Parts: sequence; structure tokens; C-alpha cells
Amino acid sequence: MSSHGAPIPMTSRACGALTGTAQVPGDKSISHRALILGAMCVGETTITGLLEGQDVLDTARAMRAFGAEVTDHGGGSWSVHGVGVGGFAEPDQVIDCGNSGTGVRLIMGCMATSPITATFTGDASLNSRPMARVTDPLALFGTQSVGRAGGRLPMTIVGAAEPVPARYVVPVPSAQVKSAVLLAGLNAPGQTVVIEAEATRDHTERMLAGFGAKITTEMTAEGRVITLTGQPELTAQHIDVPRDPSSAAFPVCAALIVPGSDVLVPNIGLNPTRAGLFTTLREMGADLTYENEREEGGEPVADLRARFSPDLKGIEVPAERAASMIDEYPVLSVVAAFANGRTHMPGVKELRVKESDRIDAMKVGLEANGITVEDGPDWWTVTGLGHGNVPGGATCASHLDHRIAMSFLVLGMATQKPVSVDDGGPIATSFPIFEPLMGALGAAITRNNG
Ligand SMILES: O=C(O)C1=C[C@@H](OP(=O)(O)O)[C@@H](O)[C@H](O)C1
Ligand SMILES: C=C(OP(=O)(O)O)C(=O)O
Repeated sequence: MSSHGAPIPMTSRACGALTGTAQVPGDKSISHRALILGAMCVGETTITGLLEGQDVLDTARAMRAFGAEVTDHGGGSWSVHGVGVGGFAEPDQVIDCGNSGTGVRLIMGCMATSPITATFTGDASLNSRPMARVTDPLALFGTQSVGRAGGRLPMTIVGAAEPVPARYVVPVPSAQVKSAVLLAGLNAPGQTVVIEAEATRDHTERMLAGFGAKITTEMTAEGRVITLTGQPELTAQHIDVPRDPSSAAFPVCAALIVPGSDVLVPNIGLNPTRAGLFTTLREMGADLTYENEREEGGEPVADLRARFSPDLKGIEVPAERAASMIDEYPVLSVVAAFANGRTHMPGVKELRVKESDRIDAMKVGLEANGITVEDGPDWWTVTGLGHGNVPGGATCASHLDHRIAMSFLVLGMATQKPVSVDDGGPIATSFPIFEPLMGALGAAITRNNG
């Protein structure tokens, strides 16, 4: 099933060279945060380049339910009239975050230290994902929560009326957990401290500083120590959202495996906490270059140029790189199928608790298409067959997971026989223009029931 409606089966088949320019949408992580911080400050925040994917639209709706005025001006241009830190109203409806782990976890954090109660739910995928990783640290502030067994949604959060600040060592590499604690810390008096052993994406820290919060980061033997001073007055900002490296991954990887391809993907945010895939692809021998490298809004940005790469080789992907490419492993495993030799990917147990168990979803689908995959609790290995040798021919389950659906459609662009997915509907959560964008480059993706 797709998240919002009937399943949309799709098929991808071998095509001619992919050529042209791919303008991928705005960054999903930054889009959620722009809406949430816009809702937590006084005055009007303006946003351009917002990702209008379903995950982000669900966060916009949630911010309205907490009392912010959120307006869509068209073409990715939005404004948010915030209610100020501690100014959230109690929603009179259940908050439905759809398919979005980022949405629900960050929103739980930002309401957790206000004297209001809210109930959260999502689709079948989100309702099966772990939430105790967020409600455990929120309890340190005095927040209460009641959910289904195993800490699953639907879940009610009772915000702390008299919050105390927290000090929390994040036990899993998760920017969502880190961000939920920092957002909760905004309305607690004194200093909230979050410590992460492994650096994860730092958009929350950067944006909090941009909105005027007092926040510092120090590297210590324990890891990154982030200290936030609570109850600041946040000042409205203009946010120009950079284009999403996690979406850029799909046209880039497709170009590497389709003979003759040459694709430009402009204006991609290359924050080091997000760019691990591109480093990995280059180590595999990908013809992938950064053009026009520059800084925009304090973030490194470049135009990516990806060309067909006939001599890809399997590699060992360093475990310590995992956080910087966590959402890109599914499509990396597709590129690995066309490389020569084994690509070993350790340190990735977080992949098992995403929209689906991504190791399992890719293993089953890749094996059905003729590729050997081995896996353990926190690692997997793909044995590549080299260009022209991947059979294809199977239909893969997308498990309500956009990245799984898009990865298998990229696979089908270079296999001997077409590859299908049972449901491409979830693609709209993060990359609503995936089909026309890939089609304009020359890809052959069709809907099977239309
Ligand atoms: O903070 C964020 O915006 C995100 C953090 C990551 O999740 P985790 O925090 O669970 O690693 C990532 O997988 C997700 O797509 C977006
Ligand atoms: C894991 C992802 O998103 P989320 O956790 O926000 O659902 C993703 O977009 O790959």
C-alpha cells in the first residue's frame, strides 16, 4: 500500500544514456527544521526552496495544529508566523505525521516542555518504528508518554509543566534523537547538554544558532558535546533550503550505471555530515566530480557531475562513515551490484529501523534480481557482477519505503530485464518529482496500472 492511497506499481527498464540537468528538490531534514523553528520564534520566518514532499507537508500541518500560522505562497516559498518558545497551543486533533520519523520525533521534542498534551500517529510504517529512543530522554525533562507496547505510535505525550534541563548521552547515532532533546531544551530553564559519540547531521545546531539561540559544540574524549541555553527569544529568519544530497543520490547513481550517461545535479548541499555517499562512490572508481564549489548560507555547496563509470570496484565502506550516508545505503547497494567484487558495509544497524528494515528489503529484492547479498545484524555485503551482467526481471516490495522504491527503479535502468516495484506511492514523501525528473534525463519508468 502507498501511504496515502492505492498502491502504484511501477516498472523501470534499460534505457539509453541519461543526459541533462537534474534539479532535485530541497533538503528534507532542513525543510522540517525550518518549519519547526519558524513556529517556535516570534515574527515571520520566510522559507524558499522548501521540499513539498508529503513528510514535510505533514510537519507544516502539525505546526498549524500547535498554533503557528503556516502559509504556502507557491513554488516552494512559504512563511511561518511563530508563537515563540513555550507558546504552543494544545492541538484539538491527533497529530498524523504520516511516514515521517523525522517529523514525529522532532515535533515530540519541541512540544515536550510545554504544559500541553498531544497524541501522535502515522502510517503502518511509522507506527512500527521505535519511539522510546525519544521518549526516554524527554522523560529527563519531566515529560510523560503513553504509547503502544514497545514504545510504538499511536502515542500521547504530556508536556512537562515545570521542565528541568537535561544532560543526555545519545546511545545510538541519531540526529532525530539529538534534535528532539535540543528542541525540548529550548523551553527548559538553564543548560541542556547533548553528547554524541558519533557525529550525525548537524542541521539543528546550525539552524538554532542562526535563529539566535546560544548553542556551543565542543569535541571531547566523550564525543561532540552540545550545550544549549534554554528559554531564548528566537528571531525570525529567512531560510533558503539547499537541494537534498539524499535525493541527488538517485540521478547520480543512475548516471554511473547507465552506459553513456552524463548528468549534472546542481546546487547540492555537501555538509560533511551528509556527503559520505559521494566519497564512497569516488573510492569505488565513480566518475563523479564537484563543480563550482562554493559556500551558501554557511553550508558547502557544489554542482555534481556524474558520468557512466564502466570500471566500478567493490570496496570496504568504513563503519565510521555510516552516519554521513545512512539514507544512501539502499542506492549504494544498487551501484555495488554493477561493480566488480564485494562491497562490505559494516556499522549499519540503524538501517533496520528506518521506514522498513532496509537491509532486509534490499537483500530480498536484489537476490530476486540475481545478486548475492549476505548480512548480519549490523552489516551487509553485496557481490557485484559488473556492468551488463545483472539479470533483473523481478518485482520488489517497497514496504512503504520511498528509498527502497527509488533504489529498485534505479536498478532496473541497467539490468538485462526490467525491474518492478509493487508500490511507488511512497516516493512522494521525499522526492515527489522523481518520475518526471528521471524521465527528462532519459529513464524509462512506467506506471503499470495507468
Ligand atoms: O534528523 C534528520 O533529519 C534525519 C536523521 C536520520 O535519521 P536518524 O536520526 O534516525 O538516524 C535520517 O535517516 C533521516 O532521514 C533524517
Ligand atoms: C529515514 C528517513 O526518513 P525518516 O526517518 O524521517 O522517516 C529517510 O528519509 O530515509
